[in-house]
Amino acid sequence: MEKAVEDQTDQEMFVHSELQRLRDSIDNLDAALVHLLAERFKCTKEVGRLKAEHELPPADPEREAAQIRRLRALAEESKLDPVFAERFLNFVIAEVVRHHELIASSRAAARATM
Ligand SMILES: C=C(O[C@@H]1C=C(C(=O)O)C=C[C@H]1O)C(=O)O
Repeated sequence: MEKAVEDQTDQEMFVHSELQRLRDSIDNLDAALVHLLAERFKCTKEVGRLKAEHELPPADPEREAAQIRRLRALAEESKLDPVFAERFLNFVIAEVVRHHELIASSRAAARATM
């Protein structure tokens, strides 16, 4: 095979195997993220039940602000964009609060029929 063609084939094989190696790690990390999020939602659903039973408000803005400060600092330490970390946490918290509101309204409806 001509040298230039051989070099190009080697380079293509290298790029292909690097891409595969990196994508394998991305797949593992994405799986870990899903598992971590699932565990977090298991905990927050318990918090939602506890709050609903004791008639506490679904959202706790002070706790949210503390979590955001903490996550931003961790992101900076890890060289992750803190704006992205804050947006991500806000997105997750909004879903948690939505769950808490649903739990609270179904508890209130159940109490009303008692
Ligand atoms: C989980 C809670 O409920 C809400 C969700 C939060 C979260 O997902 O981190 C934080 C505060 C609350 O608005 C809590 O009060 O701890």
